[in-house]
Amino acid sequence: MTRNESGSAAPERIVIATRESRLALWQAEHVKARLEALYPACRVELLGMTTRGDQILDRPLAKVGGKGLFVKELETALLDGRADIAVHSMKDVPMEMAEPFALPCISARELPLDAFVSSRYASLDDMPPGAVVGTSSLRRESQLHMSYPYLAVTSLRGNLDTRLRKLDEGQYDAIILAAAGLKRLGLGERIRALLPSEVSLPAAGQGALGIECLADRPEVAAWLAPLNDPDTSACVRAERAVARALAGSCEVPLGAYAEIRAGRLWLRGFVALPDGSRMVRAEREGDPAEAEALGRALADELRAQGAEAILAELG
Ligand SMILES: NCc1[nH]cc(CCC(=O)O)c1CC(=O)O
Repeated sequence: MTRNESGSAAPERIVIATRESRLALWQAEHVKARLEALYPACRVELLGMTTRGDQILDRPLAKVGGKGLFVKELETALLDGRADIAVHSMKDVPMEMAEPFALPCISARELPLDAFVSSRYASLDDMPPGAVVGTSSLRRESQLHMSYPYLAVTSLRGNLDTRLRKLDEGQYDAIILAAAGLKRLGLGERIRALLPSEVSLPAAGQGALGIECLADRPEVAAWLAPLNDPDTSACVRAERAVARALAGSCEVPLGAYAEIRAGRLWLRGFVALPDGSRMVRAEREGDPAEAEALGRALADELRAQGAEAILAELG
């Protein structure tokens, strides 16, 4: 039997549960290719599934149950033993994981910023008053209102291809999407401008892939260990700690974004009302080894500045 670096037996077969959107399939194929390179004798297979989040397309996510909609079916496949791992955009993974599940691996992050996509305008700064920007995220909406109060922000749902089609049909003058998703799908040329983090602070986990397995399968976690990126993992754990401490499971206009600079973790966060009329921001720097404590401390600071009142108003 062959042994990998962590001493556990090399896998013979790994089944990856994945959503069937083009982005999810790209992400699962990406992890498949990396696992095949690590374990040449291993058969890596995809198990494609449709989730509730993919089916409900006519209502804003915040109104239909939030992020959990995208992972539940995949987790059921892990519990049933139909799959060994599930690949997720970390942005779509609920802040609280249920007992039997673990996220042992977060791979190196792509461009984490939001992107401006339009065929009419080169950037948000070029848009005239009343021009229509589509986004389905309360985080993007609140920040757009804050920096560009004269633009009209309207709801936009669907997977990436659907959103781009709605833009191309003329329903919007511009839309905001995660740059990472566009680049993964080979649509990087649709990006007219990147929104700096000062204008649109990314969501917790944006641009990072996470791999989930059952907590009681340490051998699976060991197979995944070489794909884990310690810097990205520290950043995303800090970001998720902010979101967990403030929002729990409800949908709130909240951003949390961390970067490693000169070996230190620099974390920023905000909470706002969707219309941008109120916003509190904070930032903090510390040891990446204390990522989650930093996230909680940042959440406390946001609370001290009035986040509680904003959250209360959101109900
Ligand atoms: N909410 C859906 C979603 N989940 C992950 C990404 C993009 C890729 C990523 O952030 O890893 C997107 C699309 C978007 O927000 O434009």
